[in-house]
Amino acid sequence: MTDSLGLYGAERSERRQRELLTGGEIPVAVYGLGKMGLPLAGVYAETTGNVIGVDVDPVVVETVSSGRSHVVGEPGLDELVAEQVESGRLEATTDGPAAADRARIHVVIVPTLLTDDFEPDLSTIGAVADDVAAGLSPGDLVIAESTLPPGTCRDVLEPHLAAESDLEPDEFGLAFCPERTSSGTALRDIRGQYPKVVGGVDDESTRAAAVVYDELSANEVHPVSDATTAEAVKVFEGIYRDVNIALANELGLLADELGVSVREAIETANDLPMCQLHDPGPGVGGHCIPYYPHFVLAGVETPMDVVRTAREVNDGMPGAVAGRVEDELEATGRDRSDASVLVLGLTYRAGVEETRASPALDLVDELEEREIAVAGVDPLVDPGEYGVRAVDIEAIDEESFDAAVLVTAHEEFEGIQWDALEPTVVVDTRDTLDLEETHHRVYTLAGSRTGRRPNADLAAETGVAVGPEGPESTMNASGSADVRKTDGGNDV
Ligand SMILES: NC(=O)C1=CN([C@@H]2O[C@H](COP(=O)(O)OP(=O)(O)OC[C@H]3O[C@@H](n4cnc5c(N)ncnc54)[C@H](O)[C@@H]3O)[C@@H](O)[C@H]2O)C=CC1
Ligand SMILES: CC(=O)N[C@@H]1[C@@H](OP(=O)(O)OP(=O)(O)OC[C@H]2O[C@@H](n3ccc(=O)[nH]c3=O)[C@H](O)[C@@H]2O)O[C@H](C(=O)O)[C@@H](O)[C@@H]1O
Repeated sequence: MTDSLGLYGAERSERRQRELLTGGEIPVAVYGLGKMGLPLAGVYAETTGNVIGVDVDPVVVETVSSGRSHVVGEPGLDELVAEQVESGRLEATTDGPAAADRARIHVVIVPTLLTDDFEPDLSTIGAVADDVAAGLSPGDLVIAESTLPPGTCRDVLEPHLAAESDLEPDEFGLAFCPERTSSGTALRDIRGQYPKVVGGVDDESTRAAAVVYDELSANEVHPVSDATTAEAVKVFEGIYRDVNIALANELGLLADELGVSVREAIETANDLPMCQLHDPGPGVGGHCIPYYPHFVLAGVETPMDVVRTAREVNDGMPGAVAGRVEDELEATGRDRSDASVLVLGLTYRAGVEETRASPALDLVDELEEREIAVAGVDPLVDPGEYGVRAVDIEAIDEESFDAAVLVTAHEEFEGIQWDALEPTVVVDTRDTLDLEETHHRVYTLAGSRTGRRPNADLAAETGVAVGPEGPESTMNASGSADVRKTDGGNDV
């Protein structure tokens, strides 16, 4: 038997449930106020008017309680947090159990990371489940938005909540409703950029969660058979991306040997709607895409060779980039042991203040293993916090480097005056630099979208593409083999 505020097993009409929800009668607790949790709490507040955000970080709680956002790079979030806190529709606390006691809907969006053995780390989810259980009442609805290994709601979360709350599993609802959003477009996405998937541990949980997200999202709600299916949807979306990035990376490494721009070939192949090749890059970072495959790899008996190999290809990209930096240094006569390299961008992707699994940090390790002195520049994080000598973006031209590697194309790098820098090797892993008219020697990983081969400067001068085994002849315009050798720019 639930009281009138519980959505799970509610005896009131669905219309009345919606009125209670959007009228601020049903308190909502959101656990985790990070890059995704704070925007989510903001949208819940603008929809229901009665949200308690919970975070273990007192600085986060203090910031949000003062009406400010600590999350950068999210258009509209500062204003949303300010107006929702000012109007009393959103508050924040570090006291999870107290929030659980007040709330009737509990939304969990805390990190789901990996252990050192690449096993899913559900310790944070367990800690939040303890908080929720401390205040769980009959008729409550628990919504997991944190990405989870398929089967977690059914096999871990539901039993955990029941055991810790002394409620029977059929006294509360539990649904998995994955967060389909990316940093930089969080509010747009949460408000309804994509259909909202909901999958409950039972039909009533699915129904109740569908009511909530039908009010929260302007897009359709997509109910699926159960929570495990919903968990699989989210993880499969991430695996699709990781495998396709690995395919793009593997093809991208062919560019040197083929003497073509693979990026041009990819862009052209993607003319076909059935072909969606991704972008080659220096590796896959963030705490999502490189992690989600392990949510399946770690827990299943079924061989997952494609998924596993894709992870290996992507994890190998920082080493491949370091190898090309080494080749370029050697080709310009620099001994790597007294070479200095500047890494541009340490976060995992442009504009996002997140370094978990960042390929740039793996590249730094690879270069240092090659006895190359490395410095780093990033507008969002302090390289010094990652053991990298920091160079200020304004001071790049105050020292000369033997090479610069563009790993993360922050927009702040668009202002670099490359002509003012001493001639150097520039390795562009994102094809975002246009340095053709400069005095630098440019290597573009996988070539450029405009058709420039990776070593375009060299190939243009000598008609010789540089493959992994060193310079190789290419057919010249008349079709005859042009076999001149070079020591990296000068005919021998
Ligand atoms: N970042 C993204 O682009 C997306 C992330 N997700 C998923 O959302 C979840 C959260 O990701 P982010 O917001 O990026 O993480 P985040 O690292 O930016 O924020 C996590 C927040 O949770 C807080 N926290 C940690 N333990 C806690 C606890 N026991 N109780 C309350 N708060 C706690 C932290 O202090 C932090 O403020 C993850 O499961 C991720 O897979 C889903 C879609 C997109
Ligand atoms: C399937 C999918 O597109 N998932 C998105 C992804 O967003 P995320 O912020 O992790 O960034 P991302 O654009 O996937 O990039 C991840 C990493 O992969 C690299 N990357 C990405 C695309 C590409 O073609 N080539 C490439 O090298 C990026 O540089 C980055 O290092 O993960 C999010 C998540 O689930 O956390 C998800 O909500 C987003 O929709």
